[in-house]
Amino acid sequence: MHCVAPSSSISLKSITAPAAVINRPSHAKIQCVASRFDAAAAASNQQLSTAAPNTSNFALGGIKSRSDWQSSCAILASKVESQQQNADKSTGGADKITVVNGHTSLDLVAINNLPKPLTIADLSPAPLHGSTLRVAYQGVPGAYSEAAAGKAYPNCEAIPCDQFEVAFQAVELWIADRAVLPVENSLGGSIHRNYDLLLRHRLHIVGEVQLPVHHCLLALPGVRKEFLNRVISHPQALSQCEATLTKLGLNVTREAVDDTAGAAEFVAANNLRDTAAIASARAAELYGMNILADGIQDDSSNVTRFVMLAREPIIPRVDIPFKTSIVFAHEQGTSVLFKVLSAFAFRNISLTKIESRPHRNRPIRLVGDENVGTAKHFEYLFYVDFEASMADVRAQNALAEVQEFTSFLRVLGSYPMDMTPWSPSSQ
Ligand SMILES: O=C(O)C(=O)C[C@]1(C(=O)O)C=C[C@@H](O)C=C1
Repeated sequence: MHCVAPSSSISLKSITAPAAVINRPSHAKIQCVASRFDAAAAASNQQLSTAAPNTSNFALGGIKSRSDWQSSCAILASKVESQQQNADKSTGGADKITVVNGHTSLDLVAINNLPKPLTIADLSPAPLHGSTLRVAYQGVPGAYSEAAAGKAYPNCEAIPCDQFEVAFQAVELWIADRAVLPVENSLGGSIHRNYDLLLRHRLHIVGEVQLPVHHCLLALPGVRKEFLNRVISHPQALSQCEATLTKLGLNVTREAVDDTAGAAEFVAANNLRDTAAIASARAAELYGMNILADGIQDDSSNVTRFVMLAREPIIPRVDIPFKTSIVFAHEQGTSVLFKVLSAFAFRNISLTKIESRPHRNRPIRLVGDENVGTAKHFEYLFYVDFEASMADVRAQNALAEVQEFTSFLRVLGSYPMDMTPWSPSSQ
């Protein structure tokens, strides 16, 4: 996996692109994004984009990718123009061919120089042929999300983003081909922010990876536990180590920051000798920190589940274990939830996850006089993962039934299950 240096991490401010590139209906957050590439975006984009095509590839036979194709067209066009100017000079333009409808054609191009027609492969969304898959993740190098990106796509170019939302946008704006984002942890539970973002954005879940998460307590070289009065990390990491921090007898305040590796980077950059970070051993190595305590997660089998997101869904299969993620909302009444769940139960489809989130658009509704006693109630969205592929007729029938009971239903993705066995890791 190739890593992009922390300084090039993408931020919301720097993600700006022509509005026309946004391939989905606009929503509030995206609308505030400026409709041009600003200097920062141009700089990071330059760093993130694949290397400029070698000019030798511009020979028409050497076209390997869409970008080569576009460059070839540009070069061909300028060649035609200059040849035409030369020809015009020598012949006064008399050798032009007039076609039947009266329009004048270009000069004839030698037959072996004709551009090849675009094929379906040239239009395939991602990865571009011959180029590395670009995978957006939240955090800086050394974050667990970077490790998850490497597990999901071993030879990818991992692109750090400063917020989850930026990782979504990076894919939507074609700066990245995929995003890899955490959705739940065995100790800390669901990462709700990403559930909300899955709904707000139009990306598809195309895979999942489970990553054993092994936390270390990091401090600057020479710093001992007794010197510490603060521990900083990602809120999930702090909660995953809560009991162990207490057991270590540290008299510290705990502060949340954007990501684990970012915490290590912050301590190192500011030479903080009273502050430790909870992060990975890789972060210790990257930012020149010492490991004061190793494996400080409260449970040795601490694991985080990440999903891979893409602009296009994958074609579901039935020959390997698949999972499908859906989100639905229903009008009032608890019996609907029971009916939905039974649609799966009757077909022997196992659910692996159910999560409810308050419905953001209509969060609270006052109940009328006839229902005296209940002041307010919330409306909910339900996220369900089940063990079946959308190519499986049982899943199709179950969803057809669910659709009847619900006012809103969306399939977030149907994707291969991560079946890799894992054990308490030393990562
Ligand atoms: O901060 C990181 O290193 C992350 O990759 C984020 C994150 C998370 O959001 O849950 C990922 C895995 C761990 O559970 C802790 C933190």
